[in-house]
This record gives sequence, structure tokens and C-alpha cells, in this order.
Amino acid sequence: MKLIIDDANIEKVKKVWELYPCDGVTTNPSILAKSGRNPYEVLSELREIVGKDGELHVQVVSKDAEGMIEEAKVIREKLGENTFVKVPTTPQGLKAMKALAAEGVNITATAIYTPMQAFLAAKAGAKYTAPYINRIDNFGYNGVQVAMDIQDIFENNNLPCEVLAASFKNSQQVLELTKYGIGASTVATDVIEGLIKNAAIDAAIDAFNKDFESITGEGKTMANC
Ligand SMILES: O=C[C@H](O)COP(=O)(O)O
Repeated sequence: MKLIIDDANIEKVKKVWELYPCDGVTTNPSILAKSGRNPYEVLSELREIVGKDGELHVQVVSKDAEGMIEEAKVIREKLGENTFVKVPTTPQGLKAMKALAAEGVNITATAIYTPMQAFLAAKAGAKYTAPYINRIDNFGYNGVQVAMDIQDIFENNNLPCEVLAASFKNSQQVLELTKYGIGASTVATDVIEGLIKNAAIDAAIDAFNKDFESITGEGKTMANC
């Protein structure tokens, strides 16, 4: 499973990118709006953080296919041709996906709430489809199960598309999809940090270090004892 950062706060993304084994960054208009800055200013900084080969996902806002295609062109000009263009999975979005896929554009189909939406996006040429786990849970459905069903649909229909599960609110949702071997998950920085936040880990390390200090004295390590 690829692990992608769902955030555009430069300081937070920098920190998580440096510490954790992540594969890229996803954004959406709401995430970019939190910065209060010009979207391309923020996105250029994110591109610098992930490097030219890291995954960067950027969403279009036009409602019609022609507008989406035009936005995709500018996104790729400004941020690199390998940038994933996030296209909402609407009828107009599917039209745009077909045209963009024919030109070799990397497409992430987004705003996915149902398996059939993902099926259509994959057939239209998307490389990723992004079901919104927590938002689906909030409707009283099972977001994790929807993501698993989508992955099964791709396998059973030989569709070369991966699930990029999005909208996580807790570690359990991420764990379930990691166990299933979902293609990718995009997770907010605080939820990524929560994956490894555990007082028992700190307590174990403190006890080891105290024992070590009892034989070497303060401030020593395996490099200088
Ligand atoms: O791009 C989609 C987001 O991952 C949705 O996440 P959210 O439900 O936390 O806003």
C-alpha cells in the first residue's frame, strides 16, 4: 500500500515527509484554501518537497469537461507532466477522463462514494480512484468495505486502476485497508502521526535507556561508551 499525505500545510508536510516513508501528497480545493495563499505557490512548494518523481495530486474545479481539460493542461505545465490530475467522478468528469487518458495524463478520479462510480472512472482511464472512507461511514455505510469492493471489482474485471482510499479519521480505518492490501491510502498528517503514537513505546524506550545509563553513565551511546 502506498502511503500518501493528504495535506497542504507546508510545515506539516515537510515534517511528515522527512520522518515517515511516504510516496506523495494529495490536495483538494478545501485543503489548499486552508493556506489562504495562491494555489500554485503552495503546490510548487509541495512539488519541491516530494521532488520531481514524487506523487503530487491536484484537483480541477471546472464543472464541464472542456474546463477540466484546460485546467489539466495548466496543472501539468506548472507542476510537471507526472502530476496526477484529480477529476471529480461526474458525467462531465468521465468525459474529461476519457480525453485526458487518451493523451497519457495521470488521472485520479475523486469524490467517489460508490463502487460503480469507481468502475466507470477506471474504464474511462483513471489510474487511481479515491473513495471517501470517513464520509461514506458518516452516511451510515461502511467506507472500508466500499474500498475493498472497488479493489475486487478492478481485479475481477482486469482494470488497471488502483484504489487511493481517502478521507480517514482514525488508525483503525487505515489498518483495515492496509491488511487488505489496498493500492494506496492518502491520510492527513495528524492521522499519520497517530499511527505510531503510543505511550507504551516511549515507556519501553525510556526503560531501555535507563538500564543502559546504569552501566555507562549519563550521555553515552553505543557510539561512544
Ligand atoms: O480529497 C478528499 C479528501 O481526502 C477528503 O477528506 P475529508 O473527508 O477529510 O475532507
